[in-house]
Amino acid sequence: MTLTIGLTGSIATGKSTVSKMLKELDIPVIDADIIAREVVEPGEPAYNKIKEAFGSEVFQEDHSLDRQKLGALVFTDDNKRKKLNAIVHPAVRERMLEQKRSYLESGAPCIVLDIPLLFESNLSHMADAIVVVYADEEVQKQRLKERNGFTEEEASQRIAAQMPVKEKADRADYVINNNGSKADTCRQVKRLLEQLNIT
Ligand SMILES: CC(C)(COP(=O)(O)OP(=O)(O)OC[C@H]1O[C@@H](n2cnc3c(N)ncnc32)[C@H](O)[C@@H]1O)[C@@H](O)C(=O)NCCC(=O)NCCS
Ligand SMILES: Nc1ncnc2c1ncn2[C@@H]1O[C@H](COP(=O)(O)OP(=O)(O)OP(=O)(O)O)[C@@H](O)[C@H]1O
Repeated sequence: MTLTIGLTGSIATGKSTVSKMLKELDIPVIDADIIAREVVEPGEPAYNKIKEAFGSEVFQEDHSLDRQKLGALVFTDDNKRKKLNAIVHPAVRERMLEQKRSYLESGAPCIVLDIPLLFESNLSHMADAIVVVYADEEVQKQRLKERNGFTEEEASQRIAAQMPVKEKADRADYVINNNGSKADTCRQVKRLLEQLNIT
């Protein structure tokens, strides 16, 4: 039996940091953010749909998606974000399931699905156990500002586009508290794998 773990959290609470630790421990991770980048590459169906919906101004000269411009549009307008989600999410879900199937065939004892919007998109059913990477909102905002060079307002808008991380932690089967050092988080990850009998 393969255990499917849903890994989530809110923006910049540390999902990628935890998923990197899991990969280093040889746990297969399917990353929705990476797939969301793949499905909007030139030639993909979602690429053309974004052009139809948002116009050529959200593309760069080399024809790739201008993520900064599109981000500025969708994180300041709920309707535009919903429109983008409706284009990108089905393609992401389909590719995640394909990858999951191929890991299942290989007999992996555990698969991690790293999905930022797992609760918002009602995808809890995709996982046997849900792990939320938590950080206090002030820590989250500070890390987001530092990582992306966002202003206070930009950081607040991106955080507001998701369910508050506290609510996600309340719904989780397991919580990893990432307020402290990465070393402390790594210890929690290893402890969790022991608890789940995956080491
Ligand atoms: C708007 C886009 C172009 C901005 O790109 P950018 O490179 O700045 O951000 P990136 O993709 O690395 O996302 C960073 C984080 O933002 C958050 N986020 C991204 N999209 C969304 C969304 N639609 N709603 C809420 N939060 C989101 C997630 O926590 C994600 O981890 C991009 O995020 C996008 O295409 N979003 C729609 C697809 C999506 O929902 N992806 C998230 C998981 S499937
Ligand atoms: N324990 C920590 N101590 C210090 N910095 C950290 C810690 N955990 C993560 N960070 C930093 O905070 C930022 C956000 O972390 P990370 O990219 O892992 O978040 P995320 O949840 O994957 O974000 P996103 O939703 O945007 O994909 C990164 O710059 C990361 O290096």
